[in-house]
Amino acid sequence: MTASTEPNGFSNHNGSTHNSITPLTPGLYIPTVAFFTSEDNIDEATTAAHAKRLVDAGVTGIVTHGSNGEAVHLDHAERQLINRITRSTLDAAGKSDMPLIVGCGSQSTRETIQLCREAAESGGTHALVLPPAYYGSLLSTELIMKHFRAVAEASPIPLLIYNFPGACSGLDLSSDTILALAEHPNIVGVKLTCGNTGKLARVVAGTRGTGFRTFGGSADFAIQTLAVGGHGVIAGLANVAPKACAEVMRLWREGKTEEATLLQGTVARGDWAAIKGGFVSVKAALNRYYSYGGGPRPPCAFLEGKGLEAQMVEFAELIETEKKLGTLA
Ligand SMILES: N[C@@H](CC=O)C(=O)O
Repeated sequence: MTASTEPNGFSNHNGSTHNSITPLTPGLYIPTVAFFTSEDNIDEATTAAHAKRLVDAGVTGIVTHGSNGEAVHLDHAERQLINRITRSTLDAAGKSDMPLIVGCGSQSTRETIQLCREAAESGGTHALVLPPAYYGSLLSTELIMKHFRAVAEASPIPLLIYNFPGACSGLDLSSDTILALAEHPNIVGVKLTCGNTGKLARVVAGTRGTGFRTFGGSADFAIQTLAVGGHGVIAGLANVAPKACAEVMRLWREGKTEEATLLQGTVARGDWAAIKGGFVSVKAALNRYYSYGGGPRPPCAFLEGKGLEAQMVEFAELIETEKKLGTLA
């Protein structure tokens, strides 16, 4: 890798071969859910209050428009509004150096670049980019790499690759592809929601010393991520249990492996509810256990009756644990 290339005038910091105006500190990143009023507009007050609650819980960074954030239900103006509210909430809390990663994946290279530019204009520090998958059967690995590199060249903010086969019709980027893309100085990290910890270990090993960040893409494999040198997790479950998710990593880093493993079990059981029920279940848990959240945008809808009760019971153990934890530094 070379440290000299500087697309769009961005300089490489900290002797790293990767662009990073706002450093991506290792830790817990939370892809926030989106909030709507009863008139189906963005609920600005709750967007701000939720971000503040997560900051107060001690998170490392926030992600807007991830899979939990209903990005595909939002128009461009709504996305920017949420970014602006989140950014100003972080700034008002004295966290102007906190990363704000913005989901920017789209089906065309053109619109993905546009989303990256709008993310930067509205306070985002990094863009999280899913591979385009709608025409996946027509796209070779070569074309997908061309897409990421073109976006990286044009984006004013650095990119993280988002590998989530479940949201991309099974399209699963290999460690070879990710490592090849990681050579671009404006591609600075990856979120691996594929859950493939072998791939995670290969990406960490192949990017060691470059500043590239490899994040586990769900709370249920935080320890596994850290054990192979990964840099933390970007975890939707942390909308409802930020302290427990952060605590697993703290315990592990402090060498309290038995305690960490026990808590990881509780977190993984809670995450199973969130994985099966997706962002809708996370919102339902926010409503049930924190008395805010509102509903998902149609056509998505909460479960009802016994189905909803069973889903909430699956979160209960984790929420009880969360409520016993104090504020984390
Ligand atoms: N389980 C994932 C879903 C999307 O990546 C998460 O926790 O964010």
